[in-house]
Amino acid sequence: MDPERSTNDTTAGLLLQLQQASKHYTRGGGSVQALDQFDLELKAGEVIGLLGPNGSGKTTLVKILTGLCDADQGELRWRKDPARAAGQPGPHLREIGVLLEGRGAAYERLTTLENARYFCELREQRFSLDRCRQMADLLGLSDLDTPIRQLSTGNKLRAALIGALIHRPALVLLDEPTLGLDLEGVERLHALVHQGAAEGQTFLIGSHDLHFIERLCPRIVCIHRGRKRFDGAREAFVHQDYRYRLVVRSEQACPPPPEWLGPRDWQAAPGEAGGWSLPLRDPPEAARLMAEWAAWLGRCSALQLRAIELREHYLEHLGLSATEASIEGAPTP
Ligand SMILES: Nc1ncnc2c1ncn2[C@@H]1O[C@H](COP(=O)(O)OP(=O)(O)OP(=O)(O)O)[C@@H](O)[C@H]1O
Repeated sequence: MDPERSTNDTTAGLLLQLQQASKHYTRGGGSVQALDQFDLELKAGEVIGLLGPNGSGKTTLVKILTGLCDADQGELRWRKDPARAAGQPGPHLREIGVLLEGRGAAYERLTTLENARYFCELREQRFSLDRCRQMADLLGLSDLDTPIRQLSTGNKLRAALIGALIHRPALVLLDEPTLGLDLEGVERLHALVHQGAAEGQTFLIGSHDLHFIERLCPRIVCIHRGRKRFDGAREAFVHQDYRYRLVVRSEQACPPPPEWLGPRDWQAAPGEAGGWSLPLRDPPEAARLMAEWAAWLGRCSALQLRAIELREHYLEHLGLSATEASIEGAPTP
């Protein structure tokens, strides 16, 4: 047996390693710590969900992994070797596909096909029309010959996904890939990721859509104020109690929920004039309660209901405060 690949070798299949990466930006005369001693290891074929509130550092992390910005300190390794040589990003960039902030790098005047061919050849890979058509079929994009600028928002995203994946990258970084996608598009994106992972591609997917990430990603990384706060199996993440909060908002005092909804931990909703909130474990339970409760509240004639919402609540269960979650607009002098 190859001693390099013994069962104790935790680096087997290791694609990328980021060690102790920190990044700050200068803004308004102050400094914003966007990433703080961040470690990350990605292996071939993994599908990882990257969760975190606005301004937590997700895009900065993706930019560092793609060489679009430099970390102030820390090391990036690609297949165990340093990813930079002589200060320049290395050839590993050809093996990466990226979608940033829900957008690809598509040229608006070119068609989906022309963009795909261009980006494939830019990465020095042979362009395959068959692969391009297969990807378009999988994503539900029927027209490859219309300039990008004439496509709908969802189809622009589909075209961008083709451009990002056409060269069969070993690592695919998708930042907000569901922005502007309809439900069918989201399902098709699932299929695309599943197929890629089955072929050995690694996906790191940053999103605010907790449900999308939970369904798709066996591993979840959570970032908060530039620091890694959770990195583990979806099951460990999902089984944290009460990740959602059902909130009723009304103009005036809302009657307490009726007993027949079951003995539950209802709480007066903080910051609401007459609302109630209930911590919940999973969306189906929330949907059922929401429907029953809404029907009952609808019969309370004097009540002016403003909204019934299902809020994601996972940060609190990682011991983090949602209200302090964003580092946006909070530069430290
Ligand atoms: N070019 C920049 N100059 C100054 N500050 C920046 C710059 N880019 C990002 N930041 C700040 O760094 C922090 C992290 O931003 P980043 O975009 O990485 O977060 P994010 O998790 O991707 O946010 P979102 O979910 O809103 O996209 C934020 O406070 C942001 O304002």
